[in-house]
Amino acid sequence: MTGPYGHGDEEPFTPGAGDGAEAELSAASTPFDSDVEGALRPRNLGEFIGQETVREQLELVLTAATRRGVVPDHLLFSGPPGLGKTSLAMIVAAELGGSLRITSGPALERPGDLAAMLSNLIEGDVLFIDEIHRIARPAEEMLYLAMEDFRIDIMVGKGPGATSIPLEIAPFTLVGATTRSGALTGPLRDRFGFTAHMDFYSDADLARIVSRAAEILEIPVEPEAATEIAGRSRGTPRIANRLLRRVRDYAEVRADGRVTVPVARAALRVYEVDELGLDRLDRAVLRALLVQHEGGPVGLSTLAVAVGEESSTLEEVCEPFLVRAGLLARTPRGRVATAAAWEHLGLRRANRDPEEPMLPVETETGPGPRG
Ligand SMILES: Nc1ncnc2c1ncn2[C@@H]1O[C@H](COP(=O)(O)OP(=O)(O)OP(=O)(O)O)[C@@H](O)[C@H]1O
Repeated sequence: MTGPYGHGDEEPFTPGAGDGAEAELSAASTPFDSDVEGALRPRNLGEFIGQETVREQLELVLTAATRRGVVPDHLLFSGPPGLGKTSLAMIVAAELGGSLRITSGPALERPGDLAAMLSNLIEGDVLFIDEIHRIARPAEEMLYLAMEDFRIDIMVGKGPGATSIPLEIAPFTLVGATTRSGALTGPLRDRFGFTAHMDFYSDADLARIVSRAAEILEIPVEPEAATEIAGRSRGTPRIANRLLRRVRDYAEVRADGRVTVPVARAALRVYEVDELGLDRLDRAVLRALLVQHEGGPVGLSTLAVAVGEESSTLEEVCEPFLVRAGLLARTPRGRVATAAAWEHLGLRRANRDPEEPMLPVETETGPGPRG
């Protein structure tokens, strides 16, 4: 392991001062499993698989700014977790040859936290704010001026005697990431010069991501097995990489180390990932919806209580995939299961007798496939 990516010769990120709200990208402070996650991150746009439109647009933005010798516009990446927003931020810094400073919206509670970070930037640095929709209002207002004029106003003192001292900061590029772009305020959204919406990946792109990861981690994976893993990865590279690592465990412990289709299937059965990629929580959500609430409509918070999870987890992690897989629909009256959901869990609606409550019953084929 040689750097943040663990398998490269270069160290694209330079060290700098940090405080509690900031994470400098180094082996010591990287928030990821540095041995594996770091090793698998694409290091440049060429290595970034899929998301062709985003890649092309971003390449144009970066190349044009570099040619003009200016710092690129601020960039906003939105989309569900694990699709590569952090990886793209790292790539932006690497392509620009600047340092990457990482923080997150919830860490920027006080404007002072943000001021400390901004005043430490040097020209061409990239400031990455993950979950930027969760930034506190005072820090957000400080960000407006910083993004627009590369300036912040530091308040000195309190009450009527308080004065503000303007402080110039170095031109930088802000990269914001959000899973909920709709939660961003208008003024903040408007200050980004480029917004990319990251979409779920196709199975073909995920299979390429699995094969690339297998190569880096030196795992012998048959192409068909890569496709099998990809198909259960919910359109998400992070999940694809995670499933690959679990399948590798199984292949090494229960087989001869090679990942074939039967090995991948057997491994994923152990980890309760079914052939659509649903895990235990997804199925619990569907089951609660079907069995306890007769297929809905039911409110998200009621479902969350039924499965013992936070509403936000259901909304941000389970729901986007269940909707995309055609198993759940959002309606103004609440969440509703589709016919495919009944089928997938091997349940069917009991014929409605006006005297009887509507209950699902198990079909002859049992409780649905589990992969
Ligand atoms: N396009 C891609 N090509 C290859 N690997 C990718 C790609 N996108 C993501 N990955 C892999 O998926 C992992 C997760 O990506 P990343 O952390 O960038 O996602 P994210 O959208 O920032 O998620 P979160 O918002 O939850 O942090 C990375 O470690 C990387 O290995």
